[in-house]
Amino acid sequence: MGNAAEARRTVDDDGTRPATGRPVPASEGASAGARTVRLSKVYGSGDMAVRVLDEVSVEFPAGRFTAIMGPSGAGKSTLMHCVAGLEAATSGKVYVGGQELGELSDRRLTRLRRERIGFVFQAFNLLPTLTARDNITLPMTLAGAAPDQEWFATVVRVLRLGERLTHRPSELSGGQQQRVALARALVTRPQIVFADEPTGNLDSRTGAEVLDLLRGAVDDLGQTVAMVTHDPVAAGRADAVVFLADGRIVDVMEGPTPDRVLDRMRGLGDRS
Ligand SMILES: Nc1ncnc2c1ncn2[C@@H]1O[C@H](COP(=O)(O)OP(=O)(O)OP(=O)(O)O)[C@@H](O)[C@H]1O
Repeated sequence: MGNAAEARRTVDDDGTRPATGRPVPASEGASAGARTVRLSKVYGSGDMAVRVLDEVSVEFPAGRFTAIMGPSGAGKSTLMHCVAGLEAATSGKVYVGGQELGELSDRRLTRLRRERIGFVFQAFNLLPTLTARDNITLPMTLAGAAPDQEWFATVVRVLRLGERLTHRPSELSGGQQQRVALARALVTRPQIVFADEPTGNLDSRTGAEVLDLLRGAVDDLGQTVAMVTHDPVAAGRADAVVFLADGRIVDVMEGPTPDRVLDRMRGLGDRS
C-alpha cells in the first residue's frame, strides 16, 4: 500500500478521528500542535448560508510541518483562521494543544493567540518605526513579558539575524524582513506557527529560503508548522499535505514530492 493510501486509512469513516499523516496513538492527542473535530463553518444564514467547512477533522501533529492545499475557494484560509482562533467555529471543536478554543472568553482567546500561536503572512506586517529586535519581541512586549534571552538568541542565530537587529524594516531586504517576521512568530515558542502563502509574493530564491527556514524551524527548533500554499514545490517541503476540496478533507499525503502533489491537485480539478 502506498503512503497516501495508508494515510487515508487513518481517517475514520465517520470523521471523528482527525485526519493525519500517520496513525495517532490515543494518548498523543493532548500534545498535538493543534487539531479540529468535526469543525464546520457556515457564513450567512437561511437561503444565503454557505457551508465553507463541512465537519473537518484534522490534526497538525506537534513537531511536524503540514501543508494545506486545495483548489481556490476550498476553505483553506477559513480552516487556518478557525484553528488560529481568528474566526469562531459554527460547530465542532478546535484544540490548540489540549485547550479547546470554544471554551475560552474573548480575553483568554486573545491571550492564547498572542502567546501560543505564531503567524507568518504574505505581507510581513513589520512595524516600520521599530528595529528588527523590537519587531521580533513585540508579542512579548504586548503581553508585558520578558523574552527568554536564550531562546531569543537561538532564534536569531538560526535565522541569521544577529547583524540586523538594530536595522529598521526599510533597511532590510525582502528575505531579511521575512526572517524577522518568522523570528517574531517563533519568539514566544508557540504551540503552532501558521503560515499563509508565505512564499506567494517572493521571487523563487527568497521563496526557497523561506521554506528552508520553516523546515529548519521544525527540524532544528522542534516547532509545529501549518502552511497554506498553492505551490506544489512548497508543499513538497512539508512532512504531510492535507488536501481540502469543497470544505472537506479529501486526502492526506505523507512524504509529499512536488510531482505527487501536482498529480493530486490535478485530480481535484485544480488548473492553477
Ligand atoms: N466572511 C465571509 N463571508 C462569506 N463567505 C466567505 C467569507 N470568507 C470566505 N468566504 C467564502 O468561503 C469560501 C472559502 O474561502 P477560503 O478563503 O477559505 O478559501 P481558500 O481555499 O483559502 O481559497 P483561495 O485559495 O482562493 O485563497 C469561498 O467561497 C469564499 O467566498
